[in-house]
Amino acid sequence: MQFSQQVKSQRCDLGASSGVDLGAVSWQIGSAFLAGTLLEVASHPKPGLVTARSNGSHSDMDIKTFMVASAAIAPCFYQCAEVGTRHQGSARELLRPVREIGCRYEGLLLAATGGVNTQRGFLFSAGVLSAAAGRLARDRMSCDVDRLFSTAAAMTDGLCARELGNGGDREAVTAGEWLYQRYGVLGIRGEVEAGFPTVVEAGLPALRSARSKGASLEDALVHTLISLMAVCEDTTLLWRGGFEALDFVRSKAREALQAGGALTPAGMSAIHQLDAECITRNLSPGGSADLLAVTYGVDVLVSGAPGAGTAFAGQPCKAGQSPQPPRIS
Ligand SMILES: CC(C)(COP(=O)(O)OP(=O)(O)OC[C@H]1O[C@@H](n2cnc3c(N)ncnc32)[C@H](O[C@H]2O[C@H](COP(=O)(O)OP(=O)(O)OP(=O)(O)O)[C@@H](O)[C@H]2O)[C@@H]1O)[C@@H](O)C(=O)NCCC(=O)NCCS
Ligand SMILES: Nc1ncnc2[nH]cnc12
Repeated sequence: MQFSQQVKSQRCDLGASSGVDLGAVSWQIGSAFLAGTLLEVASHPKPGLVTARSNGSHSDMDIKTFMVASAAIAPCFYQCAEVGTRHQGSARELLRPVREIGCRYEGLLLAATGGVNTQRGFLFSAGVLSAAAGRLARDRMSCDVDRLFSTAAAMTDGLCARELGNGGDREAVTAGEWLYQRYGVLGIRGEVEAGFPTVVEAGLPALRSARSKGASLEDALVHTLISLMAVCEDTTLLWRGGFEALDFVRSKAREALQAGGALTPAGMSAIHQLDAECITRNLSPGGSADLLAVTYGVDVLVSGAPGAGTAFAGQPCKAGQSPQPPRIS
């Protein structure tokens, strides 16, 4: 079976068993994605990106910026999941209330960071996915990759045409709109509307393969990021350096993977080298970083792996026991 097929076959009964408290499930969903973004930014090395030990190619943000931003947006994922557990309309109709929540928290994110755009793409992706997971729990359906991403795709069906295609004749407001008009790329909207193909085909297989080989969580996350960078059409790279920058980063990421990625000394050396080159060129694959955080959160949800400190609602911890958070070292 193709590895990506194996990925799709894993599932977890978020709310499938009867009598599960959907409020608790919403917290569990939100916690999975919060863990994803916190573990993403903490991991090191990440070419051009902020880590616990480097500001990467950013003069306007560091790990503390991400901490306050994550604290500001954390409730968003719980609220989006909770809306998903209650919403009675179609998946497509679910996007509107989720978008209202997301836009409110985008404002809170920017207020928390003094206007710095740390995680807009992740806020959008994880908000949609949290609502999608909540909807599956409402229907007592087990949460697997296929159902989760197809629900997200159904929620955002037509989004690119509505927000990018028809907007072609008006002045671009955001980076994504400008890049669509300039290069025809769809950015995060295209990734979500297509059902997160980059996460299915690159992110989840890389994370699970690295963990199965005994890599530490941090090395597995770095390895997953490089796997995402090798294929992601990252508009933050396009924004900063056009297709020359995007092609450079993707080819260097592929070279690092051929040397073993974060799982071998040669591969890790190539990753450190790419980090230095991204900083020299002021390049930052923020889109791939977002997808890394999404990959981790989805893995926690569908495989039942304990997220950082979260327990699955369906498996209450015994008194005195606490879930073992994943080793980051
Ligand atoms: C729906 C929106 C989020 C779309 O926003 P926009 O029109 O701007 O579209 P994009 O620019 O295409 O994407 C926005 C961010 O998404 C990330 N991203 C880009 N490409 C991809 C991809 N292929 N896959 C996944 N994610 C992608 C990326 O975000 C990350 O990078 C940012 C940090 O990098 P940096 O270079 O520092 O960015 P800037 O500060 O902007 O540039 P500089 O000035 O520093 O050079 C950071 O955002 C990361 O997250 C793209 O930036 C939006 O329009 C929207 O509607 N938002 C409201 C929220 C919402 O709808 N929520 C609903 C559910 S809650
Ligand atoms: N670690 C990171 N550094 C820079 N931009 C990001 N966007 C999301 N995560 C990021």
